[in-house]
Amino acid sequence: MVEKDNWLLAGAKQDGVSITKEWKPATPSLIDGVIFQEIKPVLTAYGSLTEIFRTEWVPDAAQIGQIFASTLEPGGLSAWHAHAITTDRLFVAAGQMRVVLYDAREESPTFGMLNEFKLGTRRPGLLVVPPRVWHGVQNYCSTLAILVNAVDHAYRYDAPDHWRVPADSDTVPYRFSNDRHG
Ligand SMILES: Cc1cn([C@H]2C[C@H](O)[C@@H](COP(=O)(O)OP(=O)(O)O[C@H]3O[C@@H](C)C(=O)[C@@H](O)[C@H]3O)O2)c(=O)[nH]c1=O
Repeated sequence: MVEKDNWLLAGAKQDGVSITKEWKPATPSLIDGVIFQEIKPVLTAYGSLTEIFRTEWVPDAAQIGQIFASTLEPGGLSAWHAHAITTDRLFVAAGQMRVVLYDAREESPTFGMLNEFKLGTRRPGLLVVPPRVWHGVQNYCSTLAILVNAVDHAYRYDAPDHWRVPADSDTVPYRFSNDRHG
């Protein structure tokens, strides 16, 4: 018997491919220079152990100049940032964060591209953000979130390598929302 389509509601759209059989997001390509290293926690008799950073995960075994942690309260938003020479290596050690990247480098092959990631304890990973790629982070959950950043160049108190535009700047084609919808 041929199934009728009379159950479809007006405007219904069929889902596209969103995940591979290895449960990896079937997302478009990454912004040039961005690396996402998925990390699987090791379960122990007392809890778990999760590696955060290995030089073999990043190209040319780049250095670590400093490691710092930022906390974001539930709903907290820190956007948009960019660095001229500093590479951020972001790891969410507690809670969940949305991390959005925007490539405004006109010479980049991925100029204009946005990447959105959800990082945290539910799916640990290290996100490498190259210099000059704009980024913003949001704690989209209801518990405190902790972001660890293993940067290659330590923070310079006298001349921070840190540029900002407001989270609602029209120069970045993205708006963070607090909605939780499909
Ligand atoms: C990075 C850093 C900041 N600070 C000071 C500067 C400032 O007064 C205060 C807050 O620093 P920031 O404004 O840089 O913090 P924030 O705006 O949360 O930015 C940080 O968040 C993540 C998402 C990033 O992308 C990084 O660039 C990092 O700078 O802490 C230090 O004392 N040492 C440091 O190593």
